[in-house]
Amino acid sequence: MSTALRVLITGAAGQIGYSLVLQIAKGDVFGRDTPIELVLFDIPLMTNALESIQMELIDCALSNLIGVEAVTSEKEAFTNVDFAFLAGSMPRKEGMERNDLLAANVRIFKSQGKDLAEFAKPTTKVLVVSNPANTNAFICAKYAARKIPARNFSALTRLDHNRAVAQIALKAGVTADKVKNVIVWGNHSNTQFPDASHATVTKNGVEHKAPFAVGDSNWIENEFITTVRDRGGVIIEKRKACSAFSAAKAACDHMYDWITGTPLGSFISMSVPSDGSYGVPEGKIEKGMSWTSFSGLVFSFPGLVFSFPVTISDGEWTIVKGLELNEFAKEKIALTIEELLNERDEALGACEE
Ligand SMILES: NC(=O)c1ccc[n+]([C@@H]2O[C@H](COP(=O)([O-])OP(=O)(O)OC[C@H]3O[C@@H](n4cnc5c(N)ncnc54)[C@H](O)[C@@H]3O)[C@@H](O)[C@H]2O)c1
Ligand SMILES: O=C(O)C[C@H](O)C(=O)O
Repeated sequence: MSTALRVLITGAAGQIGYSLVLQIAKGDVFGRDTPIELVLFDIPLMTNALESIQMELIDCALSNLIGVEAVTSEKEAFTNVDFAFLAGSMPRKEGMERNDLLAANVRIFKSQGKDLAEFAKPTTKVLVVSNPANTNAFICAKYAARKIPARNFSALTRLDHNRAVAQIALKAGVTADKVKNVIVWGNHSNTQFPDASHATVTKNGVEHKAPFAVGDSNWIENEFITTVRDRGGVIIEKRKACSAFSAAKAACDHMYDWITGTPLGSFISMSVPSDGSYGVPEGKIEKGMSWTSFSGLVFSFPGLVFSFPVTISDGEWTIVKGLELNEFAKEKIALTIEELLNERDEALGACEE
């Protein structure tokens, strides 16, 4: 068997896919010297586009890229996968409501959760990019639970995290690497809570609390939050399409950190199944009736997939516990929990239909 890492990208013929494949192929996630096999998956209608991307990747003449497959069948796509970037989904069409989109997309993730359980390795690490990312990841984890632990599933809020870091850096007049411990709490939607109160900024060699470094606490509680929260919508308005290369770069940052870890004293934002921290509903495993035809007597329900501050070591994330939250933060977190609970219930309903 090949020792190369098998890396799946779904929606590979889409906009994010087009940026993501090159960043991964040239080593931004797994390193320039790590052999990888890329599996590009999309719907049959996109076969020509997939094949053209496969040709371009071959034409990059990358020595670590052992193979590139362009596939449109789930079995070929998910077999023996080590890492999965799930960016395939139905785009919103004219006249579609948010609920229609949620229903269509969570059904894709129900099916892909089952595919992961059937064909992928039990150690697979999964990043869901497609919106509604947190709820898609929840559904995917639920339907893969007979084989893959919920903690191997995550959703992308790293783009929001990177946006928050960049805004603080701009305001404080430093480069982005001088800002750490920003938190994006909750859903990848406009109920998210970008929180700078635990962040620090290093200026002229001295580390300061972010509110002090930017010198404007009103900005931290108002404009900072709305700028980060609304960024995706503003880009859609201007570009008539959603963020693509910044989302692909964030997906690479997310997976890179998951593999290589966070530096001592630093945390990043990652959407992961809740363990009950900060009052976010956790998962359950109970003996009883099964919820799929696969799972025998075990009832397994992941926690809400929620963006938390996490540290990572040896490929395992841990939610940072015990951060102090003021009333303002508690209120914002409660709102995003409520939205995710509603999305979860709608998604479960759509998956049962
Ligand atoms: N989490 C984030 O930070 C973030 C940021 C930007 C975009 N997004 C989301 O990422 C997703 C992809 O965005 P995009 O701009 O690349 O969209 P896109 O429409 O350009 O590409 C989506 C691709 O998915 C494919 N697809 C459709 N159904 C599929 C299925 N069942 N299986 C596999 N592939 C399927 C489509 O054919 C298309 O090629 C969207 O849901 C978007 O909202 C998330
Ligand atoms: O697709 C969207 O709604 C926005 C996108 O998720 C983004 O954050 O750029």
